[in-house]
Amino acid sequence: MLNEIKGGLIVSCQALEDEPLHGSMIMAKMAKAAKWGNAVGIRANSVEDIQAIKNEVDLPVIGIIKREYPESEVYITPTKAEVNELLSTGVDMIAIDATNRKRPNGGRVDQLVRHIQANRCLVMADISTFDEGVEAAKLGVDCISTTLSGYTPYSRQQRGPDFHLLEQLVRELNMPIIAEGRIQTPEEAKKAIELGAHAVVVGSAITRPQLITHTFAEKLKQ
Ligand SMILES: CC(=O)N[C@H](C=O)[C@@H](O)[C@H](O)[C@H](O)COP(=O)(O)O
Repeated sequence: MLNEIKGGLIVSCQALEDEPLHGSMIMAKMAKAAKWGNAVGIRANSVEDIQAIKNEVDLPVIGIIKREYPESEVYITPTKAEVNELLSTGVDMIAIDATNRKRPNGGRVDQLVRHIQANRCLVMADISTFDEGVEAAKLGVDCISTTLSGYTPYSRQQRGPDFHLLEQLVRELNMPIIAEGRIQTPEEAKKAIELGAHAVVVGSAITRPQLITHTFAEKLKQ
């Protein structure tokens, strides 16, 4: 799969319960649209959405389950329970939060990585800082994604993509680094590839029309 996605665009098709496009059928159509547009992969949340997407398109899928636990801020595939649900769908890769924050039920990132790989599935480590990337690399994950930069209180906070983190990871780690998070334009996606990203994940700018509409409407008010 990593060869298949090299240099390409992965579209994140996600709409949570509080979003207007929530629903597996709609996410499957989003994935179909992404395929028609030449995306090389899909990132998706929940067993229902992943199953619907896999029935609609034959692209590789990176699966996550967003679930909140009371005692932890980790919400992207936080525990073995979510990993097992994802494994049942036959996804090609599972993305997990690999930040060094406290995890629910005293779980550890290394245990999740081993469990996923033992089930012959690839692991994407969603990290927020360079140090977290180095830690994830040591655990033998299959790729690292800049997904959580700006979403942990201690990581770089900025409006656009974290190209600085991307460059640092590409320079220091000899493994596939995925650019993800706040990529808004084709030019930014291209820049990420030029900086050495293995592939680029774009979500909101393609699949969250309420946010796209907002950008247009706000511009007209200026
Ligand atoms: C921080 C977090 O929870 N990110 C989530 C991870 O799966 C998604 O909500 C994002 O849409 C995805 O990472 C793509 O990013 P963007 O939508 O900015 O292109």
